[in-house]
Amino acid sequence: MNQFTRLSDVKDPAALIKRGLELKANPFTSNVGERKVLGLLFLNPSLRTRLSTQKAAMNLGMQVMVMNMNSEGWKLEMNDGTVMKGDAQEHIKDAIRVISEYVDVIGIRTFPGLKDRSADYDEAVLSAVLKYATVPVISLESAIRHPLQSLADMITINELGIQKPKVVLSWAPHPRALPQAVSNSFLEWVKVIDAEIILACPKGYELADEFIQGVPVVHDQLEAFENADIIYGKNWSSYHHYGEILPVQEDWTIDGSKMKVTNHARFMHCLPVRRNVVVSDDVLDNQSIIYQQAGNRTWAAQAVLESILDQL
Ligand SMILES: NCCC[C@H](NC(=O)CCC(=O)O)C(=O)O
Ligand SMILES: NC(=O)OP(=O)(O)O
Repeated sequence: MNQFTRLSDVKDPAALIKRGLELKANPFTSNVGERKVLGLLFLNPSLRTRLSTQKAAMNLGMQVMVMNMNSEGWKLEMNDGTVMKGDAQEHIKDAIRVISEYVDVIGIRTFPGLKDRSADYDEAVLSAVLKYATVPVISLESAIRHPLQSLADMITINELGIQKPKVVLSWAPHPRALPQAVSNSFLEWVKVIDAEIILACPKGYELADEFIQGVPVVHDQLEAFENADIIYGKNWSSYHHYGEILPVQEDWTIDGSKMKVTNHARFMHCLPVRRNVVVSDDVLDNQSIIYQQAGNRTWAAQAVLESILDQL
Protein backbone atom coordinates (compact mmCIF):
# COMPACT_ATOMS: atom_id res chain seq x y z
CA MET A 1 0.00 0.00 0.00
CA ASN A 2 1.37 3.45 -0.94
CA GLN A 3 -1.00 5.55 1.16
CA PHE A 4 -4.02 5.06 3.43
CA THR A 5 -6.61 7.81 3.13
CA ARG A 6 -9.74 5.95 1.95
CA LEU A 7 -11.01 2.49 1.08
CA SER A 8 -9.90 2.75 -2.54
CA ASP A 9 -6.25 3.00 -1.40
CA VAL A 10 -6.52 -0.62 -0.21
CA LYS A 11 -6.15 -3.38 -2.79
CA ASP A 12 -7.64 -6.14 -0.65
CA PRO A 13 -9.67 -4.74 2.30
CA ALA A 14 -10.76 -8.23 3.44
CA ALA A 15 -7.10 -9.27 3.70
CA LEU A 16 -6.32 -6.14 5.74
CA ILE A 17 -9.15 -6.96 8.19
CA LYS A 18 -7.80 -10.52 8.46
CA ARG A 19 -4.27 -9.22 9.03
CA GLY A 20 -5.55 -6.97 11.83
CA LEU A 21 -7.05 -10.02 13.54
CA GLU A 22 -3.81 -11.99 13.08
CA LEU A 23 -1.76 -9.16 14.60
CA LYS A 24 -4.14 -9.01 17.56
CA ALA A 25 -3.47 -12.70 18.22
CA ASN A 26 0.26 -12.31 17.62
CA PRO A 27 1.44 -8.66 17.81
CA PHE A 28 5.20 -9.11 17.55
CA THR A 29 5.64 -11.21 14.41
CA SER A 30 7.27 -8.49 12.32
CA ASN A 31 9.96 -5.87 12.92
CA VAL A 32 9.59 -4.34 9.46
CA GLY A 33 9.56 -0.88 11.12
CA GLU A 34 13.05 -1.09 12.61
CA ARG A 35 15.08 2.08 11.87
CA LYS A 36 12.00 3.71 10.35
CA VAL A 37 10.37 6.84 11.75
CA LEU A 38 6.66 7.67 11.87
CA GLY A 39 5.69 11.34 12.14
CA LEU A 40 2.20 11.98 13.50
CA LEU A 41 0.90 15.48 12.80
CA PHE A 42 -2.22 16.66 14.62
CA LEU A 43 -4.17 19.74 13.57
CA ASN A 44 -6.96 18.64 15.95
CA PRO A 45 -7.24 16.79 19.28
CA SER A 46 -7.00 13.01 19.61
CA LEU A 47 -6.70 10.34 22.29
CA ARG A 48 -7.28 6.96 20.61
CA THR A 49 -5.77 7.64 17.20
CA ARG A 50 -2.65 9.16 18.72
CA LEU A 51 -1.98 6.39 21.24
CA SER A 52 -3.10 3.38 19.20
CA THR A 53 -1.07 4.45 16.16
CA GLN A 54 2.01 5.04 18.33
CA LYS A 55 1.54 1.64 19.93
CA ALA A 56 1.08 -0.02 16.54
CA ALA A 57 4.28 1.62 15.26
CA MET A 58 6.24 0.54 18.34
CA ASN A 59 4.98 -3.04 17.93
CA LEU A 60 6.58 -3.00 14.46
CA GLY A 61 9.86 -1.59 15.78
CA MET A 62 9.31 1.98 14.52
CA GLN A 63 10.31 5.20 16.27
CA VAL A 64 7.55 7.80 16.52
CA MET A 65 7.58 11.61 16.55
CA VAL A 66 4.36 13.48 17.36
CA MET A 67 3.63 17.14 16.70
CA ASN A 68 0.54 19.15 17.63
CA MET A 69 0.70 21.51 14.71
CA ASN A 70 -1.72 24.13 16.03
CA SER A 71 -0.22 24.62 19.46
CA GLU A 72 3.43 23.77 18.75
CA GLY A 73 4.04 24.62 15.10
CA TRP A 74 4.00 27.76 12.98
CA LYS A 75 0.60 28.80 11.70
CA LEU A 76 0.23 27.22 8.28
CA GLU A 77 -0.82 28.90 5.04
CA MET A 78 -2.92 26.46 3.02
CA ASN A 79 -3.51 28.46 -0.18
CA ASP A 80 -1.06 28.67 -3.07
CA GLY A 81 0.18 32.03 -4.26
CA THR A 82 -0.86 33.94 -1.11
CA VAL A 83 1.13 37.04 -0.21
CA MET A 84 1.87 35.89 3.34
CA LYS A 85 1.51 39.20 5.17
CA GLY A 86 -1.15 37.85 7.57
CA ASP A 87 -1.08 35.43 10.54
CA ALA A 88 0.22 32.40 8.66
CA GLN A 89 3.96 32.05 9.11
CA GLU A 90 4.79 28.95 7.05
CA HIS A 91 3.32 27.48 3.88
CA ILE A 92 2.04 23.90 4.11
CA LYS A 93 4.17 23.18 1.03
CA ASP A 94 7.38 23.93 2.93
CA ALA A 95 6.27 22.34 6.20
CA ILE A 96 5.26 18.99 4.67
CA ARG A 97 8.27 18.88 2.33
CA VAL A 98 10.60 19.48 5.30
CA ILE A 99 8.84 16.95 7.55
CA SER A 100 9.32 14.41 4.74
CA GLU A 101 13.10 14.88 5.25
CA TYR A 102 12.78 13.63 8.84
CA VAL A 103 10.28 10.76 8.70
CA ASP A 104 9.55 7.68 6.60
CA VAL A 105 5.76 7.81 6.97
CA ILE A 106 3.50 10.79 7.75
CA GLY A 107 0.21 10.52 9.63
CA ILE A 108 -2.04 13.58 9.49
CA ARG A 109 -5.25 14.53 11.32
CA THR A 110 -7.24 17.40 9.92
CA PHE A 111 -10.92 18.05 10.67
CA PRO A 112 -13.29 19.89 8.32
CA GLY A 113 -14.02 23.58 8.81
CA LEU A 114 -17.75 22.74 8.32
CA LYS A 115 -18.26 26.09 6.56
CA ASP A 116 -17.13 25.56 2.96
CA ARG A 117 -18.55 22.22 1.79
CA SER A 118 -16.53 22.10 -1.43
CA ALA A 119 -13.24 22.74 0.40
CA ASP A 120 -14.06 20.02 2.95
CA TYR A 121 -15.34 17.48 0.40
CA ASP A 122 -12.34 18.19 -1.86
CA GLU A 123 -10.14 17.39 1.17
CA ALA A 124 -8.27 20.69 0.80
CA VAL A 125 -5.73 20.05 3.59
CA LEU A 126 -5.20 16.31 3.08
CA SER A 127 -4.79 16.90 -0.66
CA ALA A 128 -2.06 19.46 0.01
CA VAL A 129 -0.28 17.02 2.32
CA LEU A 130 -0.50 14.29 -0.34
CA LYS A 131 0.78 16.72 -2.95
CA TYR A 132 3.85 17.89 -1.04
CA ALA A 133 4.83 14.79 0.97
CA THR A 134 7.65 12.74 -0.50
CA VAL A 135 6.88 9.81 1.84
CA PRO A 136 3.69 7.71 2.26
CA VAL A 137 0.78 9.40 4.03
CA ILE A 138 -1.75 7.87 6.43
CA SER A 139 -4.99 9.68 7.33
CA LEU A 140 -5.57 9.93 11.06
CA GLU A 141 -9.09 11.33 10.22
CA SER A 142 -9.52 13.86 7.49
CA ALA A 143 -12.31 16.30 6.61
CA ILE A 144 -14.66 13.61 5.31
CA ARG A 145 -13.21 10.20 6.19
CA HIS A 146 -11.73 8.27 9.13
CA PRO A 147 -10.41 5.06 7.56
CA LEU A 148 -8.37 3.84 10.57
CA GLN A 149 -11.56 3.99 12.65
CA SER A 150 -13.55 2.17 9.97
CA LEU A 151 -10.96 -0.57 9.59
CA ALA A 152 -11.01 -1.10 13.38
CA ASP A 153 -14.83 -1.15 13.23
CA MET A 154 -14.81 -3.86 10.55
CA ILE A 155 -12.32 -5.90 12.61
CA THR A 156 -14.65 -5.52 15.62
CA ILE A 157 -17.79 -6.52 13.70
CA ASN A 158 -15.91 -9.49 12.24
CA GLU A 159 -14.94 -10.60 15.77
CA LEU A 160 -18.61 -10.77 16.81
CA GLY A 161 -19.00 -13.67 14.37
CA ILE A 162 -22.63 -12.84 13.53
CA GLN A 163 -23.65 -14.14 10.11
CA LYS A 164 -24.80 -11.20 7.93
CA PRO A 165 -25.52 -8.89 10.88
CA LYS A 166 -28.15 -6.17 10.60
CA VAL A 167 -26.15 -2.99 11.27
CA VAL A 168 -27.84 0.36 11.93
CA LEU A 169 -25.82 3.56 11.75
CA SER A 170 -27.93 5.90 13.86
CA TRP A 171 -27.65 9.66 14.13
CA ALA A 172 -27.85 10.88 17.74
CA PRO A 173 -27.99 14.35 19.29
CA HIS A 174 -24.96 16.47 20.24
CA PRO A 175 -24.49 20.04 21.49
CA ARG A 176 -21.88 20.92 18.83
CA ALA A 177 -21.68 20.66 15.05
CA LEU A 178 -19.55 17.57 14.32
CA PRO A 179 -17.94 16.24 11.13
CA GLN A 180 -19.56 13.58 8.93
CA ALA A 181 -16.21 11.79 8.56
CA VAL A 182 -16.74 8.79 10.87
CA SER A 183 -20.18 8.06 9.42
CA ASN A 184 -19.16 8.55 5.78
CA SER A 185 -16.22 6.26 6.26
CA PHE A 186 -18.24 3.62 8.12
CA LEU A 187 -20.70 3.44 5.21
CA GLU A 188 -17.79 3.19 2.77
CA TRP A 189 -16.16 0.29 4.64
CA VAL A 190 -19.19 -1.69 5.80
CA LYS A 191 -19.76 -2.69 2.17
CA VAL A 192 -16.63 -4.87 2.25
CA ILE A 193 -18.11 -7.15 4.92
CA ASP A 194 -21.22 -9.31 4.60
CA ALA A 195 -23.73 -7.13 6.49
CA GLU A 196 -27.11 -5.49 6.04
CA ILE A 197 -26.70 -1.75 6.60
CA ILE A 198 -29.38 0.85 7.36
CA LEU A 199 -28.87 4.57 7.98
CA ALA A 200 -31.24 6.05 10.58
CA CYS A 201 -31.36 9.83 10.80
CA PRO A 202 -33.82 12.70 11.12
CA LYS A 203 -34.87 14.44 7.89
CA GLY A 204 -32.16 16.86 6.78
CA TYR A 205 -29.32 14.73 8.19
CA GLU A 206 -28.91 12.44 5.15
CA LEU A 207 -25.23 12.04 4.28
CA ALA A 208 -23.68 12.85 0.90
CA ASP A 209 -24.98 10.77 -2.03
CA GLU A 210 -21.58 9.23 -2.71
CA PHE A 211 -21.72 7.56 0.75
CA ILE A 212 -25.40 6.57 0.95
CA GLN A 213 -25.67 5.07 -2.51
CA GLY A 214 -27.43 1.71 -2.05
CA VAL A 215 -27.99 2.31 1.70
CA PRO A 216 -31.63 2.43 2.87
CA VAL A 217 -32.28 5.65 4.82
CA VAL A 218 -34.94 5.41 7.54
CA HIS A 219 -36.25 8.48 9.39
CA ASP A 220 -37.97 6.48 12.16
CA GLN A 221 -35.28 5.41 14.63
CA LEU A 222 -37.30 2.63 16.33
CA GLU A 223 -38.34 1.14 12.98
CA ALA A 224 -34.67 1.01 11.97
CA PHE A 225 -33.64 -0.58 15.29
CA GLU A 226 -36.02 -3.56 14.96
CA ASN A 227 -34.05 -6.83 15.07
CA ALA A 228 -30.74 -5.02 14.60
CA ASP A 229 -27.60 -6.88 15.69
CA ILE A 230 -25.40 -3.79 15.89
CA ILE A 231 -26.32 -0.17 16.64
CA TYR A 232 -23.53 2.22 15.65
CA GLY A 233 -24.33 5.61 17.23
CA LYS A 234 -22.85 8.87 15.98
CA ASN A 235 -23.73 12.50 15.69
CA TRP A 236 -22.97 14.52 12.61
CA SER A 237 -23.95 17.98 11.44
CA SER A 238 -26.12 18.39 8.35
CA TYR A 239 -24.54 17.77 4.94
CA HIS A 240 -27.35 19.38 2.94
CA HIS A 241 -27.55 22.46 5.21
CA TYR A 242 -23.82 22.25 5.48
CA GLY A 243 -22.37 22.19 8.99
CA GLU A 244 -25.65 23.20 10.63
CA ILE A 245 -27.43 21.72 13.64
CA LEU A 246 -31.06 21.38 12.51
CA PRO A 247 -34.00 21.37 14.92
CA VAL A 248 -35.22 17.81 15.61
CA GLN A 249 -38.59 17.22 17.34
CA GLU A 250 -38.21 13.53 18.30
CA ASP A 251 -35.82 12.24 20.96
CA TRP A 252 -32.91 10.52 19.15
CA THR A 253 -30.78 9.76 22.24
CA ILE A 254 -30.06 6.01 22.20
CA ASP A 255 -31.24 4.36 25.44
CA GLY A 256 -32.14 0.99 26.93
CA SER A 257 -35.80 1.15 25.92
CA LYS A 258 -34.89 1.68 22.26
CA MET A 259 -32.30 -1.13 22.42
CA LYS A 260 -35.14 -3.49 23.55
CA VAL A 261 -36.56 -3.72 20.00
CA THR A 262 -33.17 -4.89 18.67
CA ASN A 263 -31.88 -8.45 18.52
CA HIS A 264 -29.86 -7.98 21.76
CA ALA A 265 -27.75 -5.56 19.73
CA ARG A 266 -24.29 -4.48 20.74
CA PHE A 267 -23.73 -0.71 20.76
CA MET A 268 -20.71 0.77 18.97
CA HIS A 269 -19.27 4.31 18.99
CA CYS A 270 -15.89 5.64 17.86
CA LEU A 271 -15.49 7.76 21.05
CA PRO A 272 -15.17 10.30 22.53
CA VAL A 273 -18.86 10.16 23.43
CA ARG A 274 -21.08 12.63 25.28
CA ARG A 275 -22.73 10.32 27.81
CA ASN A 276 -26.50 10.71 28.24
CA VAL A 277 -26.70 13.00 25.21
CA VAL A 278 -25.71 10.66 22.36
CA VAL A 279 -26.38 7.46 24.34
CA SER A 280 -27.36 6.62 27.90
CA ASP A 281 -24.94 5.34 30.55
CA ASP A 282 -26.81 2.02 30.82
CA VAL A 283 -26.33 1.24 27.12
CA LEU A 284 -22.66 2.26 27.18
CA ASP A 285 -21.93 0.34 30.37
CA ASN A 286 -23.99 -2.81 29.71
CA GLN A 287 -24.64 -3.29 26.00
CA SER A 288 -21.65 -1.75 24.27
CA ILE A 289 -18.39 -3.01 22.82
CA ILE A 290 -16.76 0.44 22.84
CA TYR A 291 -13.57 -0.66 24.60
CA GLN A 292 -13.06 -3.69 22.34
CA GLN A 293 -13.63 -1.31 19.42
CA ALA A 294 -11.11 1.24 20.75
CA GLY A 295 -8.65 -1.58 21.49
CA ASN A 296 -8.87 -2.76 17.90
CA ARG A 297 -7.58 0.62 16.72
CA THR A 298 -4.08 -0.67 17.46
CA TRP A 299 -4.43 -3.72 15.20
CA ALA A 300 -5.99 -1.67 12.41
CA ALA A 301 -3.11 0.82 12.53
CA GLN A 302 -0.53 -1.97 12.77
CA ALA A 303 -1.93 -3.77 9.71
CA VAL A 304 -1.88 -0.50 7.75
CA LEU A 305 1.63 0.52 8.83
CA GLU A 306 2.99 -2.96 8.11
CA SER A 307 1.53 -2.89 4.61
CA ILE A 308 3.02 0.56 3.93
CA LEU A 309 6.42 -0.37 5.39
CA ASP A 310 6.50 -3.49 3.19
CA GLN A 311 6.58 -1.15 0.16
CA LEU A 312 9.45 1.07 1.38
N1 LIG B 1 -12.11 10.92 16.12
C1 LIG B 1 -13.38 10.57 16.51
C2 LIG B 1 -14.40 11.64 16.50
C3 LIG B 1 -13.87 13.03 16.35
C4 LIG B 1 -14.93 14.08 16.25
N2 LIG B 1 -15.62 14.23 17.51
C5 LIG B 1 -15.59 15.37 18.20
O1 LIG B 1 -15.01 16.33 17.76
C6 LIG B 1 -16.33 15.38 19.53
C7 LIG B 1 -16.18 16.70 20.20
C8 LIG B 1 -17.19 16.96 21.28
O2 LIG B 1 -17.78 16.04 21.86
O3 LIG B 1 -17.40 18.15 21.54
C9 LIG B 1 -15.93 13.68 15.16
O4 LIG B 1 -17.12 13.55 15.44
O5 LIG B 1 -15.49 13.50 14.00
N1 LIG C 1 -12.09 7.56 17.67
C1 LIG C 1 -11.08 8.44 17.56
O1 LIG C 1 -10.55 8.69 16.49
O2 LIG C 1 -10.69 8.99 18.74
P1 LIG C 1 -9.68 10.19 18.91
O3 LIG C 1 -10.33 11.38 18.24
O4 LIG C 1 -9.55 10.36 20.39
O5 LIG C 1 -8.40 9.85 18.23
